[in-house]
Amino acid sequence: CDGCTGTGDVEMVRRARLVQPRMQPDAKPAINGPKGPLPWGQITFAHTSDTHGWLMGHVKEENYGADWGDYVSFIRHMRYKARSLGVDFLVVDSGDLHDGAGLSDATAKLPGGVNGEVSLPIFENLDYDLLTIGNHELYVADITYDVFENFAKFYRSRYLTSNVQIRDPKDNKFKYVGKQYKYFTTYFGIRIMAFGVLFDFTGNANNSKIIKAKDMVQEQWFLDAINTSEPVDLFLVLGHNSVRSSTGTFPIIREAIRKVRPDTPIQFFGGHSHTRDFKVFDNSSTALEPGRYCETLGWLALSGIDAGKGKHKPEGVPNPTRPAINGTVGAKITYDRRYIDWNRLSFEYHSDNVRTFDTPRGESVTNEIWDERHRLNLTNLYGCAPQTYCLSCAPQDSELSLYPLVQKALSATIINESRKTTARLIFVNTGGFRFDLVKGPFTYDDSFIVAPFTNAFEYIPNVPYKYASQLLVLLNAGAPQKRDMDRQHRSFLPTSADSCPLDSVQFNRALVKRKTITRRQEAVTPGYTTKDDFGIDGDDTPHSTVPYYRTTNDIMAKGGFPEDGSDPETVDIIFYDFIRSYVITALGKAGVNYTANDVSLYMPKTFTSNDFLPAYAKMAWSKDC
Ligand SMILES: Nc1ccn([C@@H]2O[C@H](COP(=O)(O)O)[C@@H](O)[C@H]2O)c(=O)n1
Ligand SMILES: [Zn+2]
Ligand SMILES: [Zn+2]
Repeated sequence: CDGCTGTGDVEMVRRARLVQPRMQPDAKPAINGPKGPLPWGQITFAHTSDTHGWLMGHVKEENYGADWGDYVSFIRHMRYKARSLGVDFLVVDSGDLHDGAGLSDATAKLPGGVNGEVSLPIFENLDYDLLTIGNHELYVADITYDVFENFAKFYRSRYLTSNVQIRDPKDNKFKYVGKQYKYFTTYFGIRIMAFGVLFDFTGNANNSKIIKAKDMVQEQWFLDAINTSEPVDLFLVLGHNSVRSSTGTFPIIREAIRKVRPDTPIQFFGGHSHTRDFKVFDNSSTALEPGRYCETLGWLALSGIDAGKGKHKPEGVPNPTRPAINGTVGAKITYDRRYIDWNRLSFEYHSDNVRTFDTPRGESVTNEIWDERHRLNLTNLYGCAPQTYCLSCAPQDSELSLYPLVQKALSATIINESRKTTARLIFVNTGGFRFDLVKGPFTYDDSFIVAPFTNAFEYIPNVPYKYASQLLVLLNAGAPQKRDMDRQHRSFLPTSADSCPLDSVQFNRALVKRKTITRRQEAVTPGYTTKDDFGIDGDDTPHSTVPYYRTTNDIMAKGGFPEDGSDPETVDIIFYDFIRSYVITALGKAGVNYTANDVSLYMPKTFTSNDFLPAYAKMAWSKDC
C-alpha cells in the first residue's frame, strides 16, 4: 500500500484534510446512510454512554468514524434546529468515560499521569445538560479524585451522582462526587427533577462509596426531592445502569417515584450494558440505552407533557406517535426513539447541514484530538497483525477469534525468570478484552483498544496439579466476571476493501472525514440490528446482522509443561489481580484453600494486562505492514 505508514505525520494529515474536497460524488464509502429524518417531540434528547475514551472515533471503521469534534458540531446544529422548531432539546450522558482507547488511557502511563487527564477536557467541549458517573470512573482512586476535583466541578449542578460519594482527602469526609439531584425548568417551560443513579457497583476503589438503590430511595433528601412542593412535569433519571438486565436498579427508582407520583412521566437514560436498547416500564415511563464506544448516538422524542409552552407537534419533522404500551387508547405521552450510527454522513444528514457542517469549536476539538494523538505517540507501531482477531464473530476456539492469539501471547510473554522451570497455568478474564484486534498496524492506541486495563499478573506458587487442573472449569461455572452476557455485540467492520484502509491510521482519518459524506445507496452494510420494546425499526441506518458467539468467563494459557507430555506434580497459577478472589474461591471448590496472603506478583507491577500483546507483537509480527 504505497504511501501509507504506521506512524504518519500529523501535519500530513492536516494538509490531506485541507486539500481533499469534502464532496466526492464518485467516492464509494463502505457505509449506507440514515433511513430518514429524525423524530422530534415536545422534548427531544441526544444520549451518549460508555464512550470509554473513543473521542477520536473509529479511525479504522468508516461507519463509526466521526470524532468528538464532529459530535460537537452536530449538537450545535441540533440545538439551533430545536429552537427553530419550538421544542426543548437536552443532551445527556450516562458515564464510563475511561478505559478503552489511547486518548483516555495513555496518560496513566506517563509519570504522575492520570487516565482521562487529556480526554476529559476534550469531552468537556460538549455543553451537556445532564451527566452521570460510570463504574469506570471508580475502579482507580486517582481517576475518581480527578473526576471529583475537575470534571464534576466543570459541569457543576449538571453532574449528578445521587448514590456515589468520594472520601475527600482534604478533610477525610465522604462527599457526593457531583450533585444528588437537579431541579430546573427548560427553555420552553417544562419543570424537571433529575437524578443520576449508578447500579449497585461493588468493585470500586476504597476512596469511594456507592449507596445501594434500595437504600438511596429511603434517604430523606431523595424523599424530599420526589415530594417537593415545586411542580414537577417530568422526572429524568440518568444512570450508568442497564435498562434490561437484572443488575439494573431503575425499577427500584421507578417504584419509589411512582408511590408518590403515580402519573408523572419518568424518563430513564441508561448505560453500562453497551447495548442499543429501549425498555417500556409503564405508559409514562421508559428507558433508553445508546450502546458504546462512540458507535451510537441515542435519540429520544417525547410529547404530551402537560406543561410548558413548547410545541407538542413541531411542523416539518416526524413526531412521536406511539404510546409506551402498544395499543393503549388515549395515552397522553407519545414516544419515538432512534439509534444513530456515529459517522459524519449521519450527523451531516440529520443536521441538514452538509456544506457548512463543521463549527469553529468542532474543528478545534478535532485538531486538539489529533495533536494529542501525536503527542501521546498513539500511532507508534508494535507490529503488523497478520489477520483480524475478533471478540465475538467466531467461536472462541476458532483461529478467527482473539482468544487463541491471547493464549499464544500469554504463553510466550508471561515468564518470570526465577520461576521459569516451574510449569505454569495463566488465567485471564475475557471481559478484559474490549475490541477486536484488527489486521494491519497494531499500535500503542490499539493496545488500549484491545486490552485497556492495567491488571497485574499475580500468582500462587506450587499448586498441586490435581487441583489446578480443575480451575478453568470451576471459574467458568462460577460467578460472571464480566459485563452482562446478553448484550448486543458488533465485530470490526473494515473501512473498505480497496483503499489501503489499515495501513496508516492517521491518513485513514482523512479518508473517513472526506468519504463519509457520500451515501452508498445500493447496499445495506453489516452493523447493528436492534430489537427493543418498540420493535426492530430503531436503527437509523439499516444494517445486516453480524454473527455473534458467546465467550466463557475466563480462558487459560499454559507454559513450561514437561516436553514428554506428562503432568507436572505442581504448577504456578498465574492470574490478573482483577480476578484474584474468583481464583481463590474456585481453588477452594477444587479442594484446596488459599488466601490473599498466598498471592504475590509474578510479573513486575509495570508489566500489566495492557503490555503482553504489545510484547508479543514485537516478538512475533513483522513491522513491514
Ligand atoms: N480492571 C478491570 C476493570 C474492568 N474489567 C472488565 O470490564 C467490565 C466492566 O466494564 P463495563 O464497561 O461494562 O462497565 C468488568 O465486568 C470486567 O469484565 C476488567 O477486566 N479489568
Ligand atoms: Zn462501559
Ligand atoms: Zn460500565
